[in-house]
Amino acid sequence: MTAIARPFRSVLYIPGSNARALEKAKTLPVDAIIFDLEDAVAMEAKADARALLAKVLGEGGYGQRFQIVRLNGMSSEWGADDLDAITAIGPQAVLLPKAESAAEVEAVAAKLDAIPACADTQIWTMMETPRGILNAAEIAAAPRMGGFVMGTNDLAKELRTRYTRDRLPMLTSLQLCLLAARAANIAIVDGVYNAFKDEDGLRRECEQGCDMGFDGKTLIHPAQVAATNEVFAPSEEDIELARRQIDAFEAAEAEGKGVAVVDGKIVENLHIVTARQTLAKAEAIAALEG
Ligand SMILES: CC(C)(COP(=O)(O)OP(=O)(O)OC[C@H]1O[C@@H](n2cnc3c(N)ncnc32)[C@H](O)[C@@H]1OP(=O)(O)O)[C@@H](O)C(=O)NCCC(=O)NCCSC(=O)C[C@H](O)C(=O)O
Ligand SMILES: [Mg+2]
Repeated sequence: MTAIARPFRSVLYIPGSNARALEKAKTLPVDAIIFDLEDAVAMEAKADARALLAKVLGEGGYGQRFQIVRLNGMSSEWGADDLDAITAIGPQAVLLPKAESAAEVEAVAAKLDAIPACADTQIWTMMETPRGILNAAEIAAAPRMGGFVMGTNDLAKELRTRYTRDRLPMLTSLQLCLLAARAANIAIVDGVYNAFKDEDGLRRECEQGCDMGFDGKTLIHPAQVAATNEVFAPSEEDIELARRQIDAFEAAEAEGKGVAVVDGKIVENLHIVTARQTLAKAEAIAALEG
């Protein structure tokens, strides 16, 4: 599966220092996991977390869940050691925090190029600083890029925005990153919803992210998984409509027409592309869950 065809509805952060959570994640129905060595790990625990994570990932057991390791920044005192330890196990993806330029991605890509175990390793970047957001297009187009993760907590801090229900202060940044991700055909997942016991609030933010075009959402707690998987999956109605659009369009084409009408709305070739994407996504989710 390419990054774009693979579902990324639910992407769960797990602190790399939390052995119990690392074990629990093997049983959770998430599409992807971010194993975190950065902000969820205290400074004094960085070295132990790195060693624990390298061991746990080397042992496996995460099935089809896509595995992403968030490293400390390459300019921090831990970044280079993180990269060495994690690339030794040939990870599916490494996630660079607070990315601000294509050059940062290129530097890590050059290191991965020299490691045979990392031939297929993707690079993902946290989009969470003003400079990073303004350079989103060049970052998305850099080598090995597989996806963007919105870091809405850091971004709120940097922009000095308030947290509002409609996320209006955040929308320009979210949409700039969406534009860049879609232009480069990489995945993009929304930021976390901090109030992890507030399911209504989470659902509202998932609906907003899904409407905007995000592939999924990053999560901090297992209680957030079910609602997120549900909102970011095509519904039964979406699937049924997609099938009817395809049938109607094929029938119209057979009569030499380029337009069909379904439920009082026109259906043209471009809508069929979306309808086929909906069916492909539903199939990919079924394959993942099967
Ligand atoms: C928020 C938490 C600290 C809460 O932890 P806890 O009090 O242990 O929760 P529970 O007792 O309700 O947990 C129930 C069971 O679930 C397991 N658990 C909890 N969280 C996770 C998880 N993330 N992954 C897997 N499993 C998890 C517990 O171990 C319990 O298991 P069991 O005992 O077997 O039943 C905690 O949820 C947590 O640490 N969450 C992750 C926080 C994190 O990763 N933060 C960093 C990422 S957010 C960020 O940095 C975003 C970005 O950079 C930005 O700028 O926005
Ligand atoms: Mg952050």
